[in-house]
Amino acid sequence: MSPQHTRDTDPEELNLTSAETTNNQVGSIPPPPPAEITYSGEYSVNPLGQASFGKLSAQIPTVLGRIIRMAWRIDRRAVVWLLACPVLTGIAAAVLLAATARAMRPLLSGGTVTDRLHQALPALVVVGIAAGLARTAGVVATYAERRITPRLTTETDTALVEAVCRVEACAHAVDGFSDRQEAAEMGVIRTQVMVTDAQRFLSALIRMVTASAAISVLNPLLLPLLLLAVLPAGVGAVLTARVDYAIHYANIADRNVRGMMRWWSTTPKYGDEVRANSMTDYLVFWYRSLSQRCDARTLAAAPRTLRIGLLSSLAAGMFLLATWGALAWLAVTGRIALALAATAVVAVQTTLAALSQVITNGAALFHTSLYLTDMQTFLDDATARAPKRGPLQVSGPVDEIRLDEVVYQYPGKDKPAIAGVSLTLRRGNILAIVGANGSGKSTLTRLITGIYLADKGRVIWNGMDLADVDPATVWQKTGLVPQLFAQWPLRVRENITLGQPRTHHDEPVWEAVDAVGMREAIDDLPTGLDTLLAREIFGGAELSGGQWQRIACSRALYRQPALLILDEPTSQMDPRGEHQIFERIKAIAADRITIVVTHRLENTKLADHIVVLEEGRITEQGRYDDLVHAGGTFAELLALSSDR
Ligand SMILES: Nc1ncnc2c1ncn2[C@@H]1O[C@H](COP(=O)(O)OP(=O)(O)OP(=O)(O)O)[C@@H](O)[C@H]1O
Repeated sequence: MSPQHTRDTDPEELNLTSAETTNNQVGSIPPPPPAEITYSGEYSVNPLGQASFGKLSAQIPTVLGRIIRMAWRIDRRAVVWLLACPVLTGIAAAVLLAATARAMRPLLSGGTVTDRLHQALPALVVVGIAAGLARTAGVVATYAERRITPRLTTETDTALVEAVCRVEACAHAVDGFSDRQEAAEMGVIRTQVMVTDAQRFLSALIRMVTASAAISVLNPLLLPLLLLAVLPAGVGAVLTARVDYAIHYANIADRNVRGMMRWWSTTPKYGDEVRANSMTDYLVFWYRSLSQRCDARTLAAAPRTLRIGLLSSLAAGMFLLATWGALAWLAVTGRIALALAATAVVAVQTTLAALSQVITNGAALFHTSLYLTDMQTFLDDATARAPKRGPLQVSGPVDEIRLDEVVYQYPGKDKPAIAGVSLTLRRGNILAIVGANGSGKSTLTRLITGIYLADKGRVIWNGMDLADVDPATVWQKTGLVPQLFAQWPLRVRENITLGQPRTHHDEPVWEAVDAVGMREAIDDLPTGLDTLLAREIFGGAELSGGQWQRIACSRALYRQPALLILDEPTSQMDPRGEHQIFERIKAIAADRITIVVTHRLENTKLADHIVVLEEGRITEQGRYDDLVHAGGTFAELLALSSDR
């Protein structure tokens, strides 16, 4: 996403009550509201903005087809039931109308009530059977829908998660990517109702066709009037859906930020920071402001939806009045027999109910189609952004990694984060990377591991350019402790083995635990390796910051990788833990290439080679003893670190 401009919003604009504003003040100074962000770029334009009404309505068959195809992949038999049931309902409706007409004739003729009922009985039995059949078809259709919907939702939800996990890492920096993801989430939510909507739409459509065919037979004048009675409701429903979507579209960015804020504000992981820095008032104010901004857009559209509703109801009411008037006129003037007029009343009611359902569910489908399109567009985009490198595979030991004049620039940045780095790493070597904040150290590790591909230059593993290598085979060879590592809400064992093929015994897990000195701490947990590391969940336990970092290190060591990268691996550890980790790194270094990124320059003593990065370039390199006396940046940083 590329912020076009940001603007602080006046609290009054957000209609905060004075009590709320006072509550949110620290002392007498009101907190600044969240900046308003508007976006530019290809995704900032509502795709519905220019579309015509006809074009929009024409989407319904397409979306029906798409829903059927999606459901077909989940449960073919249930789809067959779903399609058969509306047909049965339609046949039942036709039979019901025909039998009603047949029953009306004797019922409305002369004779005793018993005689009339007796004559009408066979037709009435058929009416009963047809009604029962229609009801049974409805129940079976609901059952079929329930067989499909949960799995369909899981499939689409998982597809979305997988697509995001699999994109090239650089996609996340692309204009609007995360907002498109937020929009796609709505598509997943709609999958929970879309099969029901589609099933009801189809069933109502078939009922409507059969009932209107019956009406046409009774009197051709009634049908157009009936259609006119429901058409305004249809137009109204589609226009309302369009307004709703426009609001949804305008709110995407704010909802996205609000969702993130919600997690960061409420997760206990950051609870200490929130409380001890008295952030709660401001965060709640912020959250409320974002919600009010979304509400304001919705409220601004309310008069439009009111106008649409009133006008369409007025038009529908007038046409309906005309329909009933026409029917009365036909019956009174003798143009239609009384029995047929009575049947026509039933037929008109049936058609009207079916038409209303067609309209309601058609509008819901149309609405769904908008969100499904967003979801599909995002999935297509994410698929297009999945790594497409080459077929080469890294196998066996990694003897050499070479960087040739590597350049990398983040999207939207005006200068490269890595601006021409050449370097050779050999098996058995330990490389230390040092440099100021923002000098490009983490970016360099991402390029070495192939998380990012170089814009210019090459990263070559065992003679193969990473641009031509299947990244999965590269990442099978790497173990990374990043600066910001995840604290997975999993058991201790999975926190260590995550990303590895499953093992059936714990010996290697304990080895990795011992390597980072965590055995005692894990023995103290309620159920050892089986303890769930999620304080929020009943039975879960929490580790200290340093212990979490040890777990992150043990995860990388457990992999026994050919390339081990540790980005500030001991920043939260006590000296004993730090010492133990570095001893371990030295002990296992012979079999692999090791890279340590650190600001603690003392730790670089263990390295065979040190590079100093400044603004994405290597400005100094050598061994510790050489650099200490070289009088350059390394020596300066070292002097500063001991000047207390
Ligand atoms: N995901 C990203 N998107 C855009 N720019 C980024 C991203 N990550 C880093 N940068 C930019 O790239 C430059 C180098 O960042 P990098 O994280 O590699 O620095 P570093 O040397 O590891 O810093 P530190 O010592 O603070 O960890 C910085 O200017 C930073 O703003």
